[in-house]
Amino acid sequence: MSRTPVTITITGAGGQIGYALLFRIASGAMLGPETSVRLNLLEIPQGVRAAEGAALELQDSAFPLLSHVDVYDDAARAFSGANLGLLVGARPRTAGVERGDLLAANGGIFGPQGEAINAGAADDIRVVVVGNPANTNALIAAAHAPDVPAERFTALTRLDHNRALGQLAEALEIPVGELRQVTIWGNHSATQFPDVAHGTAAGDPVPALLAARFGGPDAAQEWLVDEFIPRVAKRGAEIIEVRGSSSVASAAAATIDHVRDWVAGTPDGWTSAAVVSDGSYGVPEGLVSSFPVESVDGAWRIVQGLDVDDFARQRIAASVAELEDEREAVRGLGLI
Ligand SMILES: NC(=O)c1ccc[n+]([C@@H]2O[C@H](COP(=O)([O-])OP(=O)(O)OC[C@H]3O[C@@H](n4cnc5c(N)ncnc54)[C@H](O)[C@@H]3O)[C@@H](O)[C@H]2O)c1
Ligand SMILES: O=C(O)C[C@H](O)C(=O)O
Repeated sequence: MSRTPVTITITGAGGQIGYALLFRIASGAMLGPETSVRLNLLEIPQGVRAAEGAALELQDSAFPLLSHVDVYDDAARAFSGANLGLLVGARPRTAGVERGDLLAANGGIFGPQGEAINAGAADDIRVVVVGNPANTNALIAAAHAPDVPAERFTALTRLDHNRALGQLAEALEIPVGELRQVTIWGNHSATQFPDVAHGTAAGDPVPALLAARFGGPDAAQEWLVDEFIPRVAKRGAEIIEVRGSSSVASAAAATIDHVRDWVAGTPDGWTSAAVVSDGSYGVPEGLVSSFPVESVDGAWRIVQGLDVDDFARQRIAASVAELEDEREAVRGLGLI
């Protein structure tokens, strides 16, 4: 076991996703059974008691990998020495609200947290933003951390990726673990583009399997456009409607998947993550947009050289246009 614990700062740790995350992290599900962890829980004053309660329960769980738990209501102290930042703390949306509506309400959280990361986090800090609107919140945080390489700031689209896998596995009546090379492009919002064009299932091309399942390529495309893409893209709203509040356990599981693969690598091929664009696939440089990514030596790399047909190009462009609008909006609000 590594003797020096990895310091992980979790914001919004007293909230729903925080509660679902903490115990899995402390059990070793995120960084593996050899890595001990130190947890810094950041909350606003009203959330501190809930975070303290979670800390008591962590102690009561006697996780051998858990070295320390501290609760803070001050970002500078919470991010001091952090190797990983899981930026969850933000107001979730409720029924009828789009994620973009949260820009003004939540955007103000991420500038000060970016500054705290810039000032005091460890040199190897890696950040994943979960709080919505996640992509643009990551952009804000990165903009306030000029000394941290931009590629260390990411936003979560792994939940969308996992949702796409779940829907495909059901449609094809195959185990979800057989699926590879599915991509979420763009924003973690209803404009995202879940793309199966390069997907495989146990090595067979997904488009051919869908054509066989639905009675031809045209019928398969109809299913993709009318059922699959909107179901995945609007799954967050579906969960809110059915559960009465936004997704929690699946969001925590996706966060664990994102960080685990970022740190340990992606031996099974690519996954999806929102990373700072380097201009690949025509996505303007600097936007935090979801791409097909592999993790190599602890860094996300955008998978290059994929054929993107006209349909995909249009869908990606629509989601990227929304990200540009969000960037303009936060500029207008003085957040970047
Ligand atoms: N990216 C995704 O895939 C995804 C999935 C699900 C939920 N979310 C988002 O995650 C966020 C959290 O969801 P939740 O269900 O845990 O909400 P929640 O309301 O249960 O918890 C949020 C917590 O954040 C805390 N908080 C607010 N401002 C803070 C700040 N400045 N610093 C530290 N903590 C702060 C609150 O006190 C609260 O305890 C929401 O924005 C939600 O929309 C994202
Ligand atoms: O949809 C939401 O508001 C919550 C979250 O982003 C989700 O995708 O479940």
